[in-house]
Amino acid sequence: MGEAELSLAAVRDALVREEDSIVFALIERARRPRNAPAYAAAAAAGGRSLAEFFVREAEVLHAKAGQYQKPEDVPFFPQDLPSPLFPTKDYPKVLHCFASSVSVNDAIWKMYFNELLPLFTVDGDDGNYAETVALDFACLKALSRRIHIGKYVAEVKFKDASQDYSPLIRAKDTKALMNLLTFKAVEEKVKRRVEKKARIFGQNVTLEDNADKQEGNAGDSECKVNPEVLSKLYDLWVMPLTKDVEVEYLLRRLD
Ligand SMILES: C=C(O[C@@H]1C=C(C(=O)O)C=C[C@H]1O)C(=O)O
Repeated sequence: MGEAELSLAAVRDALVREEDSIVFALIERARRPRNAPAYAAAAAAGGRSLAEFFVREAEVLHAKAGQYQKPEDVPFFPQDLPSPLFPTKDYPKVLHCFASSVSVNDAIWKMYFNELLPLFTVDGDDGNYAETVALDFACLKALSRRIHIGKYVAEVKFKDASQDYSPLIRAKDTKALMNLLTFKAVEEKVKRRVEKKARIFGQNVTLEDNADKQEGNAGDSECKVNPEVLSKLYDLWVMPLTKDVEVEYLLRRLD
């Protein structure tokens, strides 16, 4: 995200676009059952699970190809990641320089595997573990990107009202900062929109004319991911974690 794009409206548009990636990533993962063995400690990976092994190795590849240069692209395993092998674009630095180190990926990891997966995958084991963990990686990346865009949200809010934010930052008043950056009406709209996207993107599209089943009117049980799961995901985890990123960024904004 460049300087010219840095307005609250533009950053919110970016968040809206990320919703599509999250809904589609979950729809793709939901094609496979839970596949629990992919998450169990495996001797072949030194006691790590296949899922962790896959994400670590994939991040090494992505880093070599030039990923993780932007503050919103945060790796889950940043320790010892290699440098890019190819020239990378110089992104305009619109955030404070510590922005790259703000990460809530540990919380995203725990939430995804412990809370979210059981909500949108069916119990079962079809043995397609390699495919399954690749789909998990896509979900994790989309969630992490969305949540870490909170850094830009915080920067814009700070610039728009630094006189209100600065005293709270100096007092390290986390609670008051959280209240100041929270817009309940926006959050309600976000929840309703992601639920609607899951309903629209997750229906089966056919060519048969059926007056009772206009597109967009699929029953929730026919959707590939239950739309209520999306609204719950945003309510309980995505928006609170985005706000944690905002607060963490703001607390160091005056350093
Ligand atoms: C991201 C923002 O900050 C907060 C977090 C929101 C979210 O994660 O979607 C929505 C509204 C705000 O409470 C915003 O204001 O747009």
